[in-house]
Amino acid sequence: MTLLTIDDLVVEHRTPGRPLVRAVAGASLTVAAGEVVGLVGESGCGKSTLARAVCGLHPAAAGTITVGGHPVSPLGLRSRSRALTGAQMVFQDPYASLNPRRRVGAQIADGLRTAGDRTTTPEDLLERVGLPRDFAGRFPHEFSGGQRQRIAIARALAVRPSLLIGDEPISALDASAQSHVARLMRDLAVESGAGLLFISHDLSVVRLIADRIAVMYLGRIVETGPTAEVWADPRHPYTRALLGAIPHPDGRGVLPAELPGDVPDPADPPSGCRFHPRCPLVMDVCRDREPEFGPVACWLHEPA
Ligand SMILES: Nc1ncnc2c1ncn2[C@@H]1O[C@H](COP(=O)(O)OP(=O)(O)OP(=O)(O)O)[C@@H](O)[C@H]1O
Repeated sequence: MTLLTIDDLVVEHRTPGRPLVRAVAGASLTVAAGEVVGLVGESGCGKSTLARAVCGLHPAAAGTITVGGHPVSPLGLRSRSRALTGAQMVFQDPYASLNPRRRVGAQIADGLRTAGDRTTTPEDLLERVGLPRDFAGRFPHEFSGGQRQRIAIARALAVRPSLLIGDEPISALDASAQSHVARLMRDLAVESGAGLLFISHDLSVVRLIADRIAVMYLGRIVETGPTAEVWADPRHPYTRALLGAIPHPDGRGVLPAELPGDVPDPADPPSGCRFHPRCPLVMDVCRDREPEFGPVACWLHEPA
């Protein structure tokens, strides 16, 4: 069963006096029940904006989002409140996302109330995320970053989301906590039948936990596929560059050359394929026409 369907999504940021930024520019993506999808791409390519739109925290300008069978967008107030329980986000900074003045048990209890769950206790959820039950009576400042992130995960689970989203949930943690928290999110998503959309710039962790990878570039998903396949045979030149940028233990860099330049300004994207100014394999067609097909949005891989 598909839990999240994003179809041709467009999300814009409007700042007075500034050009409009189309941070998500026609992205399509699905996450199935119990599936872990890793969303990767350079900083500024629109991953957080996409995640916020899925949670109903940012309106979509066009396209559709469906979470657990309910439309999040086009956005209505009722569908928005549903979206807030349908998809739950775990943010990068566990220090900022928990209220420092409330005991953690009370914060988890808020979620249980929202879900109308009278049988589960905050202590049960703490146990599920691998923490002692008596942590419920303590305040966030008493915990390490990894423990706080586990508390944030418990709070997200309290709402019984159909989809869990981690927006760089491990990047603020110590190296030792990173893979533990990532694996925990994966295990909980699989065990509860929820899907997990895991956003991270740490490709080695994504490789460890994701069933499928979605590669985002300048507002669009340019390649999707099973993790092992994409790793063994990355097709889009951008994916190759991303994977080539991390050291392979066996010394197998797919595209060792670093990409020239930065991600272009989404307020003024290049014509044709958005990646063409940085692509080592650019062809004439790439400058003129955007490859609007999947699973590899590249003219070198146009479906027959
Ligand atoms: N509130 C905002 N107002 C204006 N522009 C924004 C806003 N939030 C994000 N942007 C712009 O939208 C684009 C996509 O940003 P977004 O944070 O979604 O990307 P990202 O891939 O999640 O990057 P990062 O990994 O750095 O968080 C960027 O160009 C960013 O500057």
